[in-house]
Amino acid sequence: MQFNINSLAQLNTPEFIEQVKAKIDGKTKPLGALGQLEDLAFQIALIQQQQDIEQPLDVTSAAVFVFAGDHGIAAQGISIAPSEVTQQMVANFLNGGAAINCFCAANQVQLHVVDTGVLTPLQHPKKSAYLQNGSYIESRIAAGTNDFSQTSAMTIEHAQACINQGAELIKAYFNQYSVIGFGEMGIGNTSSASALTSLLTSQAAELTVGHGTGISDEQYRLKLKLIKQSIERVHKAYQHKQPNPIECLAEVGGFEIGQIAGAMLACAQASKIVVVDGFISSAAALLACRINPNCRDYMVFAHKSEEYGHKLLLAELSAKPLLDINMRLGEGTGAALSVPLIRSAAQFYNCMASFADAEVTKVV
Ligand SMILES: Cc1cc2ncn([C@H]3O[C@H](COP(=O)(O)O)[C@@H](O)[C@H]3O)c2cc1C
Ligand SMILES: O=C(O)c1cccnc1
Repeated sequence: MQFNINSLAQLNTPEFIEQVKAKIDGKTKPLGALGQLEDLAFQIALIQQQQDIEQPLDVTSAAVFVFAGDHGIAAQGISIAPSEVTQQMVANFLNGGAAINCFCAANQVQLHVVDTGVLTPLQHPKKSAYLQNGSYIESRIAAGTNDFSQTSAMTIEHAQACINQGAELIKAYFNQYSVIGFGEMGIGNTSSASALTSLLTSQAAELTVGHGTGISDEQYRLKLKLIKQSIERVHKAYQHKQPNPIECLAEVGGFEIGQIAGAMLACAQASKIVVVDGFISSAAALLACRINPNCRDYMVFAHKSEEYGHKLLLAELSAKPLLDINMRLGEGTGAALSVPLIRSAAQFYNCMASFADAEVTKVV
């Protein structure tokens, strides 16, 4: 699938960009006093207004999509939990009992759960009702990936299918939401996200691997060893040439990571605000940016995860997240928490008086 995404500089003229800056600077406050909220309002205006300064920013309707998938590498004991927990947590999301449910409810954010390849398909008494109302979406590629420390996580065809299916499924929601956040659930997926980050950036595993859900130091050493082993395997297979992004996804990725990347690309193409959650979502965001760099302009980074490799990922994406509150959960929790900040940025941009309107003496 090809994505036709304009950068924000392509979408807006330099004159319009100056107009947006002047509008923000003209509000009744000292210059720059709203900090990152000003950058956020600026970005949203360029995404949404597209040359029409009178058009109000619209960020009322927001959703988080949690993409779930299992990982063969989990069998190596590199997480605190076994793979079954992925499916159990999917049921927890549907029953309303997880952290992401609480944060969505607290912040008027809709939640959708996507099965991209959980080991065993969900058994739930209300499954067909959830499928019908769209709170649960089946977009399965296979029953979990292969253990990528031993062999490719998936075929190239499956990697391509991840991008296509993610892009396809999210389109059905474009008329409902202007803000779309991305979260994930998949035991073992910090391993996949770390290996993918190493492959995409050519950085050593020591810089991308962390303690995930909170593994012991012994488990960490095993995780690092397996990820290093997988990177060597890929380098050998590609004869030390850089694999392309789809090949990286096929070698060490996950079905949920690939579908998130595809959905992010489709969202950018449709001028949606893409909210990136923590470490794993950011690895998917980097993959999306390697496929089409212009999608970076549509991304808002919700929070800085405690997961060690997130620092490198954020630097690679030149991203400064909105929140830094020591979280390391995933599920889209950071994305849901950032929605009130996004709404506040749009509100000040739309409604705050200018010095001229309020007859306040302009400060310089
Ligand atoms: C009960 C539970 C709920 C979670 N919710 C998110 N994750 C997070 O932890 C997993 C990644 O960490 P690792 O690579 O160490 O397995 C992902 O499922 C992620 O969403 C959870 C993990 C657990 C155990
Ligand atoms: O930041 C994340 O996305 C994260 C960190 C640890 C475990 N699961 C998710």
